[in-house]
Amino acid sequence: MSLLEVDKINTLYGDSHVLFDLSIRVEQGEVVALLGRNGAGKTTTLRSIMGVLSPRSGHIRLDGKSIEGLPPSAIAGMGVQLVPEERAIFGGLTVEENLRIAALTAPNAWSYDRIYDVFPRLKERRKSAGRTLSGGEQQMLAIARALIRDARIILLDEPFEGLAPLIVRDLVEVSRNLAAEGRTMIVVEQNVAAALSFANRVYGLNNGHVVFEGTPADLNASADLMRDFLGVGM
Ligand SMILES: Nc1ncnc2c1ncn2[C@@H]1O[C@H](COP(=O)(O)OP(=O)(O)OP(=O)(O)O)[C@@H](O)[C@H]1O
Repeated sequence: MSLLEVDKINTLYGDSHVLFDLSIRVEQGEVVALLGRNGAGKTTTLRSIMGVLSPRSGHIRLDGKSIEGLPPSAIAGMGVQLVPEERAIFGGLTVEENLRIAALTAPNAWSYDRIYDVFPRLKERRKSAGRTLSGGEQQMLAIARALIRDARIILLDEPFEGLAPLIVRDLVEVSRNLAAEGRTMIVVEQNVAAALSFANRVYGLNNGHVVFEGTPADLNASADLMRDFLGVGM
């Protein structure tokens, strides 16, 4: 049984049908990349998993139990943690206060030291207000808030967006280490090379449909897929 199974969901915004019988699965310890052009439906897929949007039909199962239709707070309580594109950290609170709030309702919260082992930079900045952090530090904090809750599965929405190449390199390194430790993640990313460097499996989305499923090596070998559905190498 897969840890997470999205089974033929159809998700709409009002009358606008965005996801069509979309199915993906994520195994325990796996990093799955969702790739596709702007508007392909990647963020909508994450929002559907998180319960921010309710699919009109289809099922979403965590450990085999249906979670579609549950509120986001209940789904978060089951260990599914969304790291949204806008990061949504509290600018007026310090790094440590942001972490404390995230840990509050988590039964198996990590210690700060465990978080700082993953992100030494956050230890240096622990007394700094969120709003004074660089983009890369904010992204580290956003991921750290999911980790401190001992997330079973982390949904990363465009974690590298708007960050300088050197910062992306550091975050890719952290992501690789988390993957190597067996953390389960779904990563949505426009930076295809960065995502493929730590994903085990890839789904390609186009117009709300899954158009590809395979390994990063399979995708890299297909110039047509890269060009037609991801716009890479044009
Ligand atoms: N709040 C909304 N109301 C109506 N339509 C929306 C809304 N959010 C997204 N859409 C539409 O749903 C489709 C899928 O959007 P989605 O954000 O899931 O794509 P994406 O693959 O994540 O792309 P991006 O990289 O641009 O975020 C697009 O056509 C988009 O215009």
